[in-house]
Formats: sequence, C-alpha cells, structure tokens
Amino acid sequence: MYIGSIDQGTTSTRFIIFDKQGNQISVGQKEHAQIYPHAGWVEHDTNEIWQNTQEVIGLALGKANLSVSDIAAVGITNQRETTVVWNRHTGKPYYNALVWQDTRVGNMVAELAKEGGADRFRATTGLPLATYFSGLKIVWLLENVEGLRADAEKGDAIFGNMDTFIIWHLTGGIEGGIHITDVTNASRTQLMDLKTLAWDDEILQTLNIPKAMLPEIKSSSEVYGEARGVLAGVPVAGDLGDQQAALVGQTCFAQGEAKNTYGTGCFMLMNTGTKITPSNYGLLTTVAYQFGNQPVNYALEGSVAITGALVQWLRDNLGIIEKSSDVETLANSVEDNGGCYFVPAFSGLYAPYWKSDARGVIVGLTRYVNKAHIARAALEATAYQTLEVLEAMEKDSEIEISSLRVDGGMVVNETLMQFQSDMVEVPVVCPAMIETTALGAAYAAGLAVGYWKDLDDLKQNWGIANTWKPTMETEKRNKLHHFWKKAVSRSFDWEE
Ligand SMILES: Nc1ncnc2c1ncn2[C@@H]1O[C@H](COP(=O)(O)OP(=O)(O)O)[C@@H](O)[C@H]1O
Ligand SMILES: O=P(O)(O)OC[C@H](O)CO
Repeated sequence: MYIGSIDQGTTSTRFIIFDKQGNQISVGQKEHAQIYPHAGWVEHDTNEIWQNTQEVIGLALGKANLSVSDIAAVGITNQRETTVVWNRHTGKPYYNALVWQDTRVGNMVAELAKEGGADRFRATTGLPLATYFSGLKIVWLLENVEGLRADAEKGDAIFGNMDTFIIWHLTGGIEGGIHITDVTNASRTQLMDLKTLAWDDEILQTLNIPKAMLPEIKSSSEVYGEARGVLAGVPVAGDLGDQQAALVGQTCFAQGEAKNTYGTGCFMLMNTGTKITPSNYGLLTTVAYQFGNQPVNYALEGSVAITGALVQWLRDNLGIIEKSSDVETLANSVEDNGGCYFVPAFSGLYAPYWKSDARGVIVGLTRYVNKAHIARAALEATAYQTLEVLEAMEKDSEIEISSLRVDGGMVVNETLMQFQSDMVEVPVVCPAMIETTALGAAYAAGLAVGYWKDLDDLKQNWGIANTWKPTMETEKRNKLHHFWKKAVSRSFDWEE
C-alpha cells in the first residue's frame, strides 16, 4: 500500500505517491495560469485548479500502474492564504481566487492600522496587518462581488483556502462535500485565535465577516472523510499548509529545529514546541502542526514573498533567460554582482520588514552592469533575504541555528546554495528527498490511518544528500550584506 499527497502550489498542482520509506513512487504535475488583471493583482482560476487536481491524480496512478485501492490514505497540502469563495449548492466560485501575493487590499491595511497600529491583531493571531493573509481578501470579495454578502450571511457562500476547496470537491462537492480546514491553514487567515484554535469573534466583527461562511477547524492529521470520484473510497486524512508540511517532511519535530523552503517565495519555519513564541523582530507566530488529539505545536516563520518568482520574472518579463536553470550559467559568467543589488519587493516586503508600500528596485547601476550581473543580483537577493530572516529567527527564539535544512525547487542551484552558506555562515544541508512539502502531507495522512506508527518511524526516512559549507572571507561577506541593507532601504515608501 502507498500514501497519496495532493500538493496544490502557487504555480502548479502535483499528486505524489509515496511508499513507507518516503520514496517517491510516482508523480503527476500540471501548471495553471497566473492571472494579473492589474498591477499588484494576482488571481487563479479555481475551476482550472480542480480540473488539474483530478488530472494529476489519474496521471500519477497511471504512470505507476496503480489503482485507487493501492492508496491507504490521501493528504492535502496547499499554497496558504489564497482565498476562494464559492456557492455550496452550485459549486460555482463567486470570483477567481485571490492569491497570497495579491496586494489589492493595501488600502485596507493602511486604514485598519490607523486604529491600533499594524500589530493590532498580532497578540491574538500572531500576524501583523499585511496584504498577505486571507481575512482582508475575504473582506474585499464581500465588498466587491454583488450579492455575495447576502449569500454569505445565509451560509450559502462558503470560504476556503485551497485545502478546503479541494477537500470539499474531493469528498463530493455539491453532494455532501465536507467544509473543513486544519489549524495550520486557519492560522494564516488572521481570523483564528492561536490559543483557543477557534475563529475569533472580535476580529470577525471588526472586519464584518459572517461566521457562517467559515470552515470547521480540524487537526492536521485525522480521517476527515472519504473521497469520491477520482480517489473513491480513499480516506482523506491529512491537511497542512505547504510550509508547515515541509517542516513535517523535514521531520523538524524537536523544539528549535528549522527548515527553509526555496520556491516561488522562501519560507523559514522553526518549531517552537507547544509554546506560543511572540516575535519582536518581524517574524510571524503560526501553528506548525497538530497530529490528531495531541497538543498543537507552534512555529516562528520568516516569509519572503519573492525568490524563485524573481527567476521566473527574469525569464518571462525580461526574457534574459529561457528557462529557470539558465540563471545559474548566466550568473556564473561574471565574477560578482558588479555593484548591482536587486530588491524584489514586488508584493511589498514581507519578513522582517512588513512594508506593504515597498516596491522592487535595482540599484548600483553603472554602464559596467550587464544582464549577467542582474541575474547574479537576482540570485543573491534570495540569499540576503534568507539571511535577514535567519538573524530575526535567532533573536526571537534565542536559539543559534547551527545548520540550515533546505528544500524546494531552487535548491538544485549550487551557486545559490554556496552563496547562501557564505551569507549565513553555517552549513546548508539538503535532504535526499526535496519534495518535502508533499511528503509532509503524506506523513500527516499516513499517521492518521496507522500506515506509519509514530514520529520516530518518520525520522528514519530522513537522510542528507548535499552539504554546502561557508568559504567566503568575513570582510567580503560583511560588505555585501552592508550594501544589501542600503539597497533595501531604497525600496521603502514607494506606493502611495
Ligand atoms: N535552477 C534554478 N535556479 C534558480 N531557481 C530555480 C531553478 N529551477 C527552478 N527555480 C525556481 O524554483 C521555483 C519552483 O520551485 P517549486 O518548489 O516548485 O515552487 P512552488 O512550490 O512555489 O510552485 C520557480 O520559481 C523557479 O523559478
Ligand atoms: O506555493 P508555494 O510553495 O509558493 O508556497 C506559498 C506559501 O504557502 C504562501 O504563504
């Protein structure tokens, strides 16, 4: 028997089948369209995503010559915060999904911050006011889609992140689909109280969001229901936001263990145990996971919005590379960044700055600078942003990070990984299985049905594939860091 995992990410949807040792047996993957109706707006067509989800499940099963009866359970992991509202009787979405990177609620952030400041919901939710989280995206939909508020108040229009949306469809949709989410996803809406793990009535009232539209909050690992359709009969038994899933996939179960995932954005999470650790240095406090009825584990998180997305931007918007992997060759065709720094504040700046009004800048330009320096500056930006998050993480947790566990699509880039190690001045360690996100959701589902016994069982599956050690002279590293900080300050206060 095997475990299936649906990974509904920002750029694509995957279905991966794992065996007991955590080996990938088969994968089906499909990209979906990124929709940019205006500057700063990012949307997804959720009908396309549900269609793709069903296709990739069929694809992966077919490739491995497996049938649904070979799958002991399925877990779901997802791009977090991305917000969709649909009608429970027709299944039709009221609007495209508003993607986590979308900045259209910038004015609401400024308005709300006038009373109580940017941290007014932080004590309850662990999150600062920002365009990033689901709550304000729901408010935008309620205020801008005709008839939606009335339907939401009746409980006909229901909200979900992509986990909720997929689980609802997977378990029958208009014919009895279950409307649930897990504690990790709920912790990213800015509507859940971190202590009680319930929707917070005061915030719902302030934002005027009807409670009837919200899903029931469950643990990350339990049998929620049974799939119908493509996975008919398979227990749906795991649900984790993708960055929390990567933490689980990397088996960071002990307090102080951390990982950094390099995808569209970069997300460093440190397990802080069963204790809520507030941040004073610009990180988020969030739920790490909850397995069944065990106590919940919390995490500190440093979220960076644009890392791999910058490589895509060089490819799609500037056309200076043909495919993502070309960025490494181009960057290596010059010795250094030529004095050029690229701050990709395309969605404002997330951790540790939380500046919704920042926008991207390329600075240090002279006639000497060419496209290779820009490619290098783009790669370096990922490493500098990670360095700043790591520094904040060490201060907030009072734990020194002695090595950095990494995963995600960008870790194949050796130049970046070496530069990353030089910047953070500790070894960067990559496991053999880099699909840790999908693996984490598979672990959650497998634990719920007894496929894996306990966390020790999972820990045995983790092994190192690569390590990069720091080699750069400290003086050179400090100079680069100094200029990066100057560059960041140039991106502030742009949007009005
Ligand atoms: N060789 C490479 N060098 C740098 N970035 C890369 C490379 N290959 C892929 N990427 C970037 O990695 C990202 C894809 O990683 P993935 O983990 O699949 O992301 P996500 O889960 O966010 O969709 C893309 O943004 C892509 O530009
Ligand atoms: O889909 P990813 O891997 O880009 O992850 C997105 C994050 O969950 C956003 O918070």
